[in-house]
Amino acid sequence: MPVEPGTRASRPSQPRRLTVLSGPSGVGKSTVVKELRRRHPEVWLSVSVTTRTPRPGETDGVEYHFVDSAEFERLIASGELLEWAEFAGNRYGTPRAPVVQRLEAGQPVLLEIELQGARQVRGNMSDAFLVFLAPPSWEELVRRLTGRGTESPEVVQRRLDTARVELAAEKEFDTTLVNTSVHDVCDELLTLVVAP
Ligand SMILES: Nc1ncnc2c1ncn2[C@@H]1O[C@H](COP(=O)(O)OP(=O)(O)OP(=O)(O)O)[C@@H](O)[C@H]1O
Ligand SMILES: Nc1nc2c(ncn2[C@@H]2O[C@H](COP(=O)(O)O)[C@@H](O)[C@H]2O)c(=O)[nH]1
Repeated sequence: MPVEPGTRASRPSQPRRLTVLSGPSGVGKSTVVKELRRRHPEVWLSVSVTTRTPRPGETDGVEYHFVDSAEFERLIASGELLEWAEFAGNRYGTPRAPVVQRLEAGQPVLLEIELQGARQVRGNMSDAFLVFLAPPSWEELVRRLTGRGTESPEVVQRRLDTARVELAAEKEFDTTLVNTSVHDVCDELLTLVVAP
């Protein structure tokens, strides 16, 4: 089960600020990140590439760079992705160059990615700080994912099956934040993202 925020680790002092936010589908990662960036636009959020079809209201280049499978294969082959993973039938990856540029410029960088990608970042970027966003309860996670209304019942079930695996991996992360209140979690996340 989730632990209270801030109980496991505080952020070490470091000049490069790469923070990874991960957690099960529907826990509220995008909602929290959107609020954080509304309040602190200086935090740079990586825009991932994906083979997923855009949801209503999503714009290419804003939520994601939407690409076909051939282009995703090309990005993998050319080493242009910092990490990538297959999730619930689609592929997702982080373009490497913009992340490196922002880190070199000293800007706080945030990645919102799933577990397999977080593990790759852990392996490749020793300075990265990994934050697990946990739901207040399993029932609330189901309610949020279902209530969002963006996936078919089959895809919701697939994402919930994966969520059980992701929840079991919580201890791999540097700290856990429980998303009971978007406002409160946003404050907690900010202290980690911009920590001196
Ligand atoms: N603290 C919260 N309390 C209640 N509802 C929330 C909270 N945080 C997020 N939600 C709602 O939960 C739903 C899922 O949130 P969101 O899309 O941000 O999740 P996510 O973790 O980014 O999901 P995915 O990994 O599938 O992209 C949304 O409808 C959102 O409004
Ligand atoms: N490993 C990566 N995971 C990513 C990336 N971008 C997003 N994601 C995660 O995928 C799932 C599903 O996202 P959705 O938009 O289809 O709901 C979610 O956990 C995202 O955080 C990425 O570049 N790499």
